[in-house]
Amino acid sequence: MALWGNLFSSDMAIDLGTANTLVYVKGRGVILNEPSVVAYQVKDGVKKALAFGEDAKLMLGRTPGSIQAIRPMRDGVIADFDVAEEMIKHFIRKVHKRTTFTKPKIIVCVPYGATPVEKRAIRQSVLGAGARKAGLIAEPIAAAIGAGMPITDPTGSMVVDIGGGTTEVAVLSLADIVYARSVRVGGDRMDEAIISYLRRHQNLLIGEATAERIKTSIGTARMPDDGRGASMRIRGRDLLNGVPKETEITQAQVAEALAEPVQAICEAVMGALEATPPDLAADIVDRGVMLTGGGALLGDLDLALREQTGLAISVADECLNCVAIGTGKALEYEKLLRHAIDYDS
Ligand SMILES: Nc1ncnc2c1ncn2[C@@H]1O[C@H](COP(=O)(O)OP(=O)(O)OP(=O)(O)O)[C@@H](O)[C@H]1O
Repeated sequence: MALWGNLFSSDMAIDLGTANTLVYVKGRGVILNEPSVVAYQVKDGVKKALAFGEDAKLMLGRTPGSIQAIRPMRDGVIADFDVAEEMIKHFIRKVHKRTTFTKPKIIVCVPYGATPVEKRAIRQSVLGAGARKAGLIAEPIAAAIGAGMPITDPTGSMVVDIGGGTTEVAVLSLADIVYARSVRVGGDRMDEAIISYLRRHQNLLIGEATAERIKTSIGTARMPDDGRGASMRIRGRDLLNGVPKETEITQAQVAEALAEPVQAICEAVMGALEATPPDLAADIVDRGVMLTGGGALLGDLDLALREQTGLAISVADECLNCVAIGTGKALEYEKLLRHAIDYDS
């Protein structure tokens, strides 16, 4: 029976992220990780998808008039329903053809702050993409499971998941959310802050891809001790004369550019601590706070948060995969976590 179950089950967990989509297949782990980007052509008012994921991301900001490369997810939820459904279908097909023929059961994580309408849109997209059953799980629960936190214990744990579109701060106990808050600040806002800093201070216009490269290469949440830090060469367009220009940006400048989004993340954590019942707050003082999501990789963000909160801050192993792994574990241990998975709303 178990053998048949494994052969014919390709049940999946999907982390449908603003920046990246990850697919976990039951019994096999994460087997797809691609940017949440679709490139399509519009001809006579009809959209035709040309590329998905990695191939489409290469086209972002570089397409001719007839082709558009877009990110169907914004702020953690579906912004373009048709394109998102097409993208989910493509990724499911890519994974499914390597596994089995039956229609899969799929669990998808959703931001804690998602509205009923947004949740329905995600569920409909997954069913439209060929799932036989679609379940939803709150992103903070998935992140905490993926980070290996003991969320079923009767003690408080705090997880801060910093994604592309949102930062979700949650206090969990007995496998459920005691308090959670989702703020629309994440990696995208950091990229925008770098773009606007360079426009204001150096009259230089750069694209999103360059801003992300600056952030992931030398991005930092704290002013470097020497007041300058490392630097990198960047290229963009000079806004004064319109020609391409190459210049240098230092870590100190990036820290200045990122001060606002970093502060917003710190405030979300402080707000959650203030709203946490005292006994659970005491547990968090003992255990510290776990950071997950790609934004947790920002240089010295853990130190900046430690300075502001006075708490021990850890960055999860595999923080970019935590939510997908956690959603996958919820699928594997569905009986244990049944109440955390929503098949109906
Ligand atoms: N080394 C790094 N430093 C800073 N940011 C990083 C680093 N590596 C990745 N990121 C950022 O992490 C973000 C993606 O993280 P993640 O994949 O967890 O988000 P997501 O799940 O797609 O988004 P969301 O949870 O908002 O839907 C991107 O904005 C990316 O630029």
